[in-house]
Amino acid sequence: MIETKEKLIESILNKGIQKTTRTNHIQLVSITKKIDAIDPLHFFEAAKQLKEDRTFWSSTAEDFFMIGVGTSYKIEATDNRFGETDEQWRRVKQQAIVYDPYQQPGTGLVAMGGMAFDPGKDRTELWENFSDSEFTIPSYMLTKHGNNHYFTTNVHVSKNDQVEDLANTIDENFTTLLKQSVTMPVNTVIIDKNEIEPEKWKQTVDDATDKIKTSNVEKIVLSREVRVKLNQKAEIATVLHDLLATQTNSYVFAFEHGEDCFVGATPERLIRIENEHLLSTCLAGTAPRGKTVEEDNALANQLFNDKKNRSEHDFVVKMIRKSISPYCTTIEVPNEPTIYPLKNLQHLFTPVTAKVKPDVSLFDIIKQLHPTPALGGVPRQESLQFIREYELMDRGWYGAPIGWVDHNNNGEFAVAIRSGLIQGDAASLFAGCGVVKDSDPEAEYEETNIKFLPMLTVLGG
Ligand SMILES: C=C(O[C@H]1C=CC=C(C(=O)O)[C@@H]1O)C(=O)O
Repeated sequence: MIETKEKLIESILNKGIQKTTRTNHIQLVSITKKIDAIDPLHFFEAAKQLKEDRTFWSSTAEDFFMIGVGTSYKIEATDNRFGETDEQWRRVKQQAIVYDPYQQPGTGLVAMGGMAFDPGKDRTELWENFSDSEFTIPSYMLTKHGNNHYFTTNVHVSKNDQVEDLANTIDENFTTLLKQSVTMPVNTVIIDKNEIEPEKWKQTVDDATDKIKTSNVEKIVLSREVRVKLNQKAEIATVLHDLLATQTNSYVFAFEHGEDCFVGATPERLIRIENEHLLSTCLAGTAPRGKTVEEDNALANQLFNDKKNRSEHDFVVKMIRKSISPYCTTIEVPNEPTIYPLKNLQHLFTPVTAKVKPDVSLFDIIKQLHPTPALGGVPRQESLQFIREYELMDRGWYGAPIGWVDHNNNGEFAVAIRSGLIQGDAASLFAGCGVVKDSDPEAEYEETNIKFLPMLTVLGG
């Protein structure tokens, strides 16, 4: 007998209901099916109709997209957030009924989320909708791997549920989400831009260089905020569209939490694990792009040979190698960095590859990696303490790990930079830079100005 897709979904839901009757616990059921091609941004925009939080993740270089809608389960953690998140995730995986015949990275049961840069820093009102660590198993999810598209439904069933009712709701929402006729909303214009205490920030850079000259601290990353007012409420789908169009070689992301949305296009990969192969990348050391090919090459050359940038970069390489070594068997790191070009900037770049030991979780490694010296400093604790005391803002989720993990232990996390928190018709944008002993506050200030550009441009600056 050939089982139709509908009958298959109903029989899996039925299995869930039977299990919940036996165990007396609500049961999470995850069902993945392959679907026709759909534009991920249209899916994201259509999801507005369900009036639930949306999550967007894209690795532009790989034509990989993941869009989550709603929440079927939330993993929140405060103390020991990496360990606690890992433990809860293991439990969810163990108990869930997962039907995923495709077993591709990012299909089936997936948790998407992020965390605050430093839970030790006093929280301000700006980030009140974002907790210290929050991972969501969405109710509906689109995964796109090149030309292959998958739709996952995660549903909680209890013993009194009727299979037909559940299947009908899933079917109705599927139709809503896959409606292709959605029109993209219009762009915003920035009508006011307020840099938060730039002179005081430059003074902080001076304080950091003093600290570096008079202590064992070698590097401190300092960031600052720009607050913008828009002519109308920002439409996240449009912001994402423009980031995707302009920021190649980046992860384009959005995490909606109620009325707020944390959005950005970061080039900084923290870690990827795919079938036990690990890839981490060191990205630190920055120069602008040139206006001509000659100027661009000259700037790249200068960056490659610049002692200050090379030492900023080497701190990150050394620390990543050290952090992953207890969890990996074969670690490979090239001797020299290469240049990683972005639209407005170029960075020094070193990939680190390794094989992960069995049963190591992504969260174990992220705990060791975060914050890398690209966002914290060297040594870690001392630089974090300086940031806590001197930095003029609450970083919230800026500079912290964001990403996803699936039921097969695949996953990918980036460092949330080149980003902003959009709040209706206003937004706070964030950018930072590595301060070492001979840093010049004016030059660092200019560097952060360039790092604000991707977000300023898409918001209509
Ligand atoms: C802290 C940021 O960038 C980091 C990542 C790459 C290069 C950096 C640098 O050269 O200073 C920073 O360490 C930011 O963009 O907000």
